[in-house]
Amino acid sequence: MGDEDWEAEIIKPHMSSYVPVFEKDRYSSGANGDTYNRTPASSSEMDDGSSRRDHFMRSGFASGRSLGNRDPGESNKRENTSTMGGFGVGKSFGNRGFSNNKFEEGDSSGFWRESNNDCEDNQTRNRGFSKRGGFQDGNDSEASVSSRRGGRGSFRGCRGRFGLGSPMMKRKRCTALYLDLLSLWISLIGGYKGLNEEVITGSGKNSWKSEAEGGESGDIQGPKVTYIPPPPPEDEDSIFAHYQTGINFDKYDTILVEVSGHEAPPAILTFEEANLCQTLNSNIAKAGYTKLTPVQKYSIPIILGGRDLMACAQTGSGKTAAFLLPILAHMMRDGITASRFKELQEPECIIVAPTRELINQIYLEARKFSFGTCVRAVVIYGGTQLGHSIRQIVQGCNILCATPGRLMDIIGKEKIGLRQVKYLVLDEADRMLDMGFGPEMKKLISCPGMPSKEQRQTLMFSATFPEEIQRLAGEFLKSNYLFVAVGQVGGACRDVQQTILQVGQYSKREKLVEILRNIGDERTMVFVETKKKADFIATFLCQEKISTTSIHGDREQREREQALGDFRCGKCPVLVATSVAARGLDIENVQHVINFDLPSTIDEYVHRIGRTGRCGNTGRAISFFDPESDSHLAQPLVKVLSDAQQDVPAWLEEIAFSTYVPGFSGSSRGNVFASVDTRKGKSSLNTAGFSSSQAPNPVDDESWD
Ligand SMILES: Nc1ncnc2c1ncn2[C@@H]1O[C@H](COP(=O)(O)OP(=O)(O)OP(=O)(O)O)[C@@H](O)[C@H]1O
Repeated sequence: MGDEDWEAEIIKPHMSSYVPVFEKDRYSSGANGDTYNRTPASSSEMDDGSSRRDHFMRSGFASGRSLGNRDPGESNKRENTSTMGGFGVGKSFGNRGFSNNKFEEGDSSGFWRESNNDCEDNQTRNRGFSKRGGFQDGNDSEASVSSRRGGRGSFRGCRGRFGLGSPMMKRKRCTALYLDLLSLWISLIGGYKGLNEEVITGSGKNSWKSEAEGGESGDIQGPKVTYIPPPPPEDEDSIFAHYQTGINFDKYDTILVEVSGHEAPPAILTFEEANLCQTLNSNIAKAGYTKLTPVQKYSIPIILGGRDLMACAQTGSGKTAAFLLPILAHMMRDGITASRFKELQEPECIIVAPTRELINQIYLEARKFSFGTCVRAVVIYGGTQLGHSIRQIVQGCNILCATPGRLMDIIGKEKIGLRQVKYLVLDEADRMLDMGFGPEMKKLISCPGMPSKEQRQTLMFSATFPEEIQRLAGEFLKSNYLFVAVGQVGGACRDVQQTILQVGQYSKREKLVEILRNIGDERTMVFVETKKKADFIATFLCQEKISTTSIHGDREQREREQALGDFRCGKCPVLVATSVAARGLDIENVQHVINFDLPSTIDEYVHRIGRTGRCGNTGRAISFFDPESDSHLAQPLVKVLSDAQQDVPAWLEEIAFSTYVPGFSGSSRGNVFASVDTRKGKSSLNTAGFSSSQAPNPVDDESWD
């Protein structure tokens, strides 16, 4: 593809962005909605514009069909309309739960435990389906997932509505029928995918990708993505901006560390021992790092020693620098190809992560630590204009940070050659290897030119590593890889005070508002299960005059970044999110995480609550436990809570006991975290500050040998 072709991709490069702030006042005018609705179908349906419900319907239905036609003037208008932000890609959201300008009381239409969860996780979805009593098995459900954007209504049954005779289900039946018809209609009019996002058809091909990244695969025909993200900051202050380590930072030293595998190099205790070059040391200092975290103490010498590594350490404990610093040190030592324009770039390092926002964050870290060197980091991710990604790459690329779909696209377009790859990093590695991303990762390592695992260094990092995923990882790693476990693998960060409240489905909103009112302006992430519910709850909170924004996979990338920006800067202190924001995001001052809905897996829970209590700071996590839908989590929750020395409510123990599954500990189900390196090789067990102590095994119930 030539340069001109990339330019041709830019249909409306500067379509005005808008601020996705949810404010009650902005919802009240029906007239505003008119700016949104251009298709005859939707306008005939929603001409009235007087009720909020209709208004939302308008924004919902119009978005998938007509926004692509609007001119910049319209989008400007949209900036000032009530439908901004939260609803642009809310699609069918407006048709649920609102009636006569109010949420329907007791109406669960927005609050069903739908299985179209946004966690970019097929695996999770499968579990979701099976646990929720749908009448299809996981595979069938998968089929419904793959076609849901184009044909949602037809698959409603897989959520179990018609197969269950519970009183709750009966109560919902009328509304369900209405919604099913509505969904069928949406499916007939061609799905409800928004502007600049891929329209997935029923083939199911690459459906996981569409979830994860907006489906950037070149083999899918759909509207072109035109979004060009803003350039990263250039001034030194912004590049090195950081938040303070918290009061518990020094306590990291007391966490037990296990290293397994043969001939592990000793840990280092200080940055000086790492013997990094002066520029790197200066960047480390500017970043405010004075002391290594445990995962850094162990991982840095292992990576510097050229070994493959699987490292598991609690959320917020500095895993990003643990791989970036030694890679950069090697690059500086070995010399790299200085950046220059070339149609085919051959990066020395490829870093992949599951979400766009996370990979962008890693890129900014790479840029920070490589400041003042000739190492050029580039980031590419879905939801942005492909031509923009290519233009970034051809200018020079030593470290390529990418989401999997976009990476494979770019490789397919022969803009990236893999022959020079020395380092392959999988951040959130358990996620990168699961059913969702695993196939793409396998494709990556089998791409022509990709050095074999013997010839490259492969590094995997996460806070959770289920056993079955560890086993899969063997395909990517040299057999003598080292496994570092800081604390308990899959354990929650102890700096997060965890509270589990028993809250039924219909009391959740009230409870949420009560908690948020008490919290005041402190930054809070509220996790919900589905994309639609994210919009619902965000709207509801705005109605309650709580400044809220939302992030989920149905929002355009521009909106996602805007939402994150508004949350980061405190403009919207509440961010309602699906699991798309569960992993990796490092946002200053997030004091609270609320699980409005618990996730399907305990690992996801650990990641979600890890958005607070980072880097030695303390945080709070409150989770609503609905016994009707969450009892499968009782047992792993009790374990996570007790391992993190948190209070375990008696009622939760009771539920856990009544749902007791023998052999729970270390089970191969992804619901349960692994405790050790699955190779069960010889381990040396150390406290973080010492390299050879014979400290007691932190996971006594799991044998090593
Ligand atoms: N040695 C250090 N000294 C001070 N701050 C640090 C140090 N290492 C990392 N940090 C900071 O701690 C925060 C968390 O780091 P990071 O995002 O790498 O955590 P993580 O372990 O990858 O978390 P997650 O599991 O959620 O992805 C970042 O703001 C980072 O800059």
